[in-house]
Amino acid sequence: MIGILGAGAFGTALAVALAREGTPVTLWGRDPEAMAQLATTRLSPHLPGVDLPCGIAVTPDLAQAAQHRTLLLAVPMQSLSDLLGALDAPLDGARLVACCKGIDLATGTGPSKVITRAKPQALPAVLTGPSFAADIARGLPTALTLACGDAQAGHDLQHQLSTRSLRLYRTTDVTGAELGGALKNVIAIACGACIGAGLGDSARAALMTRGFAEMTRLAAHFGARPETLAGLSGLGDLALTCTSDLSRNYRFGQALGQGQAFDPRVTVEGAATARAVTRLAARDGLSMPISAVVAALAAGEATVSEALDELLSRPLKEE
Ligand SMILES: NC(=O)C1=CN([C@@H]2O[C@H](COP(=O)(O)OP(=O)(O)OC[C@H]3O[C@@H](n4cnc5c(N)ncnc54)[C@H](O)[C@@H]3O)[C@@H](O)[C@H]2O)C=CC1
Ligand SMILES: O=C(CO)COP(=O)(O)O
Repeated sequence: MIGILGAGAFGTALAVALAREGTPVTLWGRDPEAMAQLATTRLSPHLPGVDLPCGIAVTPDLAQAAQHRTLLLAVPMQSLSDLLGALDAPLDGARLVACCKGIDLATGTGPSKVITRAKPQALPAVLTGPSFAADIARGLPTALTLACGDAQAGHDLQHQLSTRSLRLYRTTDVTGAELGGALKNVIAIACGACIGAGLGDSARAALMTRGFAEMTRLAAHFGARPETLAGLSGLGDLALTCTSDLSRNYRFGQALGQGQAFDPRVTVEGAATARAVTRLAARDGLSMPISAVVAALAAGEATVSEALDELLSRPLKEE
């Protein structure tokens, strides 16, 4: 059995995919009223038109959901630390699979380090890669990366969490997998702003390519393997998120480019991650120009035209 903590779009979609193939799941959400409604209607507002299979037990009781040995943590990155803090049990030996994409602003680290700090006796892993919750819930084919520093546990998790349509590839490069997932959101905001402002597909291709160079540079600095960045969790997710209107990061960027407001309740991981990246880059002397302008744009400290000037006025250099 598997516990999924976080009943938003992604947590619910993963629950649907697993339960549909016969894996029993306990799905926890923090809002008791919303959980009661979900238990009754078997319909989630996050996944219109998708029925919850009967193999999903819905609960607002965190301790009950956290009894399982494998827990998927499907809350936004900046909430991960709070969620772990709310878990009373030490979770010795439990496999804690972070499903969030980002860098924790408070510590400047990715989800695996946040997990280790909060629950040192648990085993952290990361599930990341190109996949929209709506696609997973509909049973459309998707391929993701399962990263775990312990090769045997990673192998076990890969088999436990794969389904016929959800194909997991495994790696032991946790740093590379989580940085790929975190950084592509920042570049997706830049691409959304580019398209929203009418700067064209050529400019977007340039942003994706130079953005990928930034992603690889930062990841290599932290010891990631380049091939991880070139895989599903990096290049794969970059391609999806920078080109699809289904991406919230991309749509947030589009709104910035069009000078329109964006619903602050929508989860947009790339905004906080851009700030975290900019701090890390300043601390360690790394050049991350696209991330820097995205941080300024998202914070309302620069306009798209200023961001564009900033990028285009940089000295010419070798590729
Ligand atoms: N939606 C998608 O297509 C995908 C999302 N992800 C990642 O999954 C993570 C979660 O995203 P979504 O589920 O889409 O977001 P969402 O906004 O749909 O849901 C987030 C859920 O987390 C809950 N939450 C927030 N703070 C919490 C806290 N402190 N304690 C407990 N629960 C809390 C909210 O109540 C909400 O139910 C993000 O990092 C995102 O990048 C990854 C792949 C696909
Ligand atoms: O991570 C995702 C796709 O892989 C979801 O992207 P958004 O968070 O931008 O919607």
